Amino acid sequence: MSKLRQIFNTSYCRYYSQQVKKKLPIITCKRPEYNHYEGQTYSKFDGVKLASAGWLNVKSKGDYFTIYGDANKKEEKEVFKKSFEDVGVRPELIEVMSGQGYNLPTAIQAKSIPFILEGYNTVVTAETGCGKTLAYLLPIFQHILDWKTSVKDEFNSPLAVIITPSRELDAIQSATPGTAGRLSTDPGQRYNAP
Ligand SMILES: Nc1ncnc2c1ncn2[C@@H]1O[C@H](COP(=O)(O)OP(=O)(O)OP(=O)(O)O)[C@@H](O)[C@H]1O
Repeated sequence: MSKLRQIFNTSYCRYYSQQVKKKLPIITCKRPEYNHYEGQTYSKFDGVKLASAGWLNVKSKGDYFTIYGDANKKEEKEVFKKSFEDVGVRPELIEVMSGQGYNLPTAIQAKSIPFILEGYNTVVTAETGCGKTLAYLLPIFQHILDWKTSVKDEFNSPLAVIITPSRELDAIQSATPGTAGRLSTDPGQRYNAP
């Protein structure tokens, strides 16, 4: 092996061992260049590099990878401990929620509600059925309740607009706020805070 190659290999290994120390691994492989870390981003041109991609080759015998499925568990546990009050939801809304049997925010709600309440533009992505709808509807209701106290005149315009990509989703969004507010029959999907 040439000297240049040795140097390259050394710095290459050092680079990957530094990555291991810095970030929480999600998948570790025999060859660290195939490791995946929490928060890692991928080039849309290169795609996701997988150790198993070369497993049809006989030389891959003995290769392996390990998945750390509970890598985020610690953070999730802390998030789950939070109450609606902890994430900044007003007592009136908490009362309505608990009347419907919703006593604790889901993890995605605990993460996103504080940001939306603070007025940040927020993109929320999570697996289906984990409570994304209320994650944005609750802060919307709260903002509306706050605005109403500070504005004297009656509003004569929509206070929130929800755009859905399909009729099916539209129906789901319409059903959910029934828990926390009154849904008007207006085809413009206007939600009235309680
Ligand atoms: N904090 C909570 N406590 C208990 N149940 C909840 C809570 N938040 C939402 N739910 C219920 O969980 C179910 C799924 O919620 P929701 O439809 O909002 O999920 P979603 O993430 O928006 O799903 P999708 O990606 O399919 O739109 C609903 O029945 C909803 O009423």
